[in-house]
Amino acid sequence: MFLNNLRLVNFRNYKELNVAFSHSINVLIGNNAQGKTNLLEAIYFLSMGRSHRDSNDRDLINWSAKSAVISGEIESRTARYPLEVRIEKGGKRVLVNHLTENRLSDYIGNLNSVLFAPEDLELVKGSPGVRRKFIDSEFAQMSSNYLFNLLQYRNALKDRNAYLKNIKWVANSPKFDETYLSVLDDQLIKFGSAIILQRFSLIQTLEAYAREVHLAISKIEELKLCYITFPTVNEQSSQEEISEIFKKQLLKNRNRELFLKSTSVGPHHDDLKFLINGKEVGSFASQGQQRTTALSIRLAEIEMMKFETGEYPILLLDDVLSELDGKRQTQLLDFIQDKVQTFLTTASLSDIDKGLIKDPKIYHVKDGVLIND
Ligand SMILES: Nc1ncnc2c1ncn2[C@@H]1O[C@H](COP(=O)(O)OP(=O)(O)OP(=O)(O)O)[C@@H](O)[C@H]1O
Repeated sequence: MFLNNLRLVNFRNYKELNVAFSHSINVLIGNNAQGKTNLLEAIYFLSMGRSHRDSNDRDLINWSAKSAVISGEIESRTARYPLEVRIEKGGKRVLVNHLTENRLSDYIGNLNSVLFAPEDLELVKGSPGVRRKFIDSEFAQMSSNYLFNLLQYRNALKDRNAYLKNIKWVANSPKFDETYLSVLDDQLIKFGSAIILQRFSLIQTLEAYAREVHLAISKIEELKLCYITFPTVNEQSSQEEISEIFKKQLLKNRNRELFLKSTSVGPHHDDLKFLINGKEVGSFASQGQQRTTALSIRLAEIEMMKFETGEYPILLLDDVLSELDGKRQTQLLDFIQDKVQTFLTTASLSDIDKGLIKDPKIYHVKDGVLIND
């Protein structure tokens, strides 16, 4: 899948931009605060209908304007067509082939993309919540059944926690309806065990790809992903076995949950650990190794998407090279070259050995203007 060109009107610090892209590697060079990340953000927005930053849509409109437009031509194996997003202060519209899509979910998928940004280090160093969010958003994109189970589980958890919160204590003992609580438990167990089973399988696939990529970039490191579940089960467990263990642990924790008024067991407490040569990455790895790990996970995603959809997504790499040594930079560029259309930002050209990139398109970014090298 390729993005042939991009047009921006009043997007962030771009008043008006028209640019054609290479199908291989597009390098965006510029000093700080010139608009490199803004450009990747615009491409990501065209792909996903939202920003990858924690931004409100109206923040994306140029400060002196009332609306913004992002448009571009997509080229897939079978078709070429325009995509467009119009952002106004009151909302946004997404268009495929000049026709408005009423639902964002119908729009997404026209331009698949994977973005790696400096914040991705949080995947390795951050709290378990960051990793659960990553797992859920990636797997929900790949499996509608995963998304269904996830939404049902969230509802079941919300209902159960609301009930636990409302239980009254009289003379030091909780007054509650055993039958009703066990109905709530059954819902939680049904969807929770389905999620755990799916996570085992999808994490195994992600690990296989990530391990291959990580070895290709580092040449010597073996990356492993370790899925940690609550309830404690292993990858050989069937859904029935997971359900049984889940139920037992809920019953064991019941008094504690009644006292704390919240659900203490379930995949909303799961975590994912990354190991390099057997050592935990978050605690023992260097900055460069941590960055390579996070990058390997993102690059594994592009392989998974290729497997799912038959085409590579486009790849957006925001300031990825500065933390990697020359060798890792070379292996990374070798890995993506001739495979996936890439948009790469960097503060200086000396970060990159230009000779490593076959036929690159280089743009200098200065105050919202792009100049072709
Ligand atoms: N809505 C907006 N309208 C106009 N300018 C904006 C808007 N939002 C952000 N900017 C400006 O865009 C500029 C460029 O931001 P961007 O994040 O793209 O920088 P960058 O080139 O990636 O820099 P760095 O190398 O520091 O990450 C910033 O100076 C910011 O103030």
